[in-house]
Amino acid sequence: MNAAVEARGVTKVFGEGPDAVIALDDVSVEIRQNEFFTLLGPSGCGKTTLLRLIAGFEHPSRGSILLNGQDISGLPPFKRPVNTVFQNYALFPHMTVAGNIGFGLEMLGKPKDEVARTVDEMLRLVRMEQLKNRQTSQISGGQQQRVALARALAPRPEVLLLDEPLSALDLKLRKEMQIELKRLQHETGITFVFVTHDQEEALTMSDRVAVMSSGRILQVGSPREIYDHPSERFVANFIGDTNLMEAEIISISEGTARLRLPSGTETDADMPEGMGEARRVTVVVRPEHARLATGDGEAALTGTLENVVYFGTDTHYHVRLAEGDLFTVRAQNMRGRDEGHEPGSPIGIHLAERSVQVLKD
Ligand SMILES: Nc1ncnc2c1ncn2[C@@H]1O[C@H](COP(=O)(O)OP(=O)(O)OP(=O)(O)O)[C@@H](O)[C@H]1O
Repeated sequence: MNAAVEARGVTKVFGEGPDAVIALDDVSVEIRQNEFFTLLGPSGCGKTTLLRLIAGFEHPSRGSILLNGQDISGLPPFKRPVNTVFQNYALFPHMTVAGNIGFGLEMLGKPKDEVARTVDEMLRLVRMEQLKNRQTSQISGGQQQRVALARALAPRPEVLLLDEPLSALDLKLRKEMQIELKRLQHETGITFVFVTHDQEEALTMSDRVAVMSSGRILQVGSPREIYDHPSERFVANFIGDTNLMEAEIISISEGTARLRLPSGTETDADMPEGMGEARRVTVVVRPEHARLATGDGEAALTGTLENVVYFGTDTHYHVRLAEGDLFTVRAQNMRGRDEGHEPGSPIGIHLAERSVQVLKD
């Protein structure tokens, strides 16, 4: 099956000469049919530019954009089976909810009864039947968001582009809308391409995530792959908390590296492809993949407990390793269990099997 959307070697340069900005730098990615795909990265990394290229509001300086295997680089936005939900919703304030949802369909010259039917269907889909005749200036931010979604879905695009659509909502509403968006994507079967700089949003909603930095895609994978197996330092740091250490490779066999950690402990880790003959590497360990050691024999790392931070659901232990680095261990809090570790005391850290991840850079 063809990819729903494909970028092939796409570069986008804004401006010329010394003022030129390389917004996208040789980006290639395939977004599958019926997928909730997220472009995640910090401000200015090129997420919106990639979205605008798919929509047709911008054109690539090099490379091409394909939809269902067809090169659409020459098609204007309104000829593409793609619709966009913008951050600011861009609703018509003096029109009713129904009027807003049906507007695009009327512009396309659809018959009145078809428009009315689709509007009702969309109102049901976003659960806004009760507010059909209300002006959009008289509904809440969350409700406006639903109307914007209904309007974008009404022409049944093959691909829906969403540019930080939840950023204007407060935290509680944002969480509700995250679940709602996932449901809408599932029920409509439309491919969603979602842009955010919020890593939690990306992890909770997406089938797959592309992590972007400085106009490049660094890694594409399921939320679990990206979180558990970050391939580069930037990805490891951008998503979740992480512990970084230098390690030495003793041997490599069938994709598994035998590593020596700074403490002298040896452990196995998956070796990323294309690493060549590296001998010294940087490794990461997620704080929840480690725990405080209960006996001498199981400590992979040793150090001194610097401080203990209680977060309600879990507790973070900051340990100064014998080699000088700070290492964080996260433990889930259990009812009735108080670890009772005092800052200043010597402590060992146990690492779960395969919890050490080798980075490419
Ligand atoms: N029309 C333009 N003219 C010149 N530079 C632009 C233009 N549009 C974007 N850029 C630049 O291209 C780079 C990527 O911008 P883009 O808006 O794609 O980033 P982003 O990841 O979406 O950021 P944000 O999360 O802040 O929206 C930035 O350096 C930006 O300043």
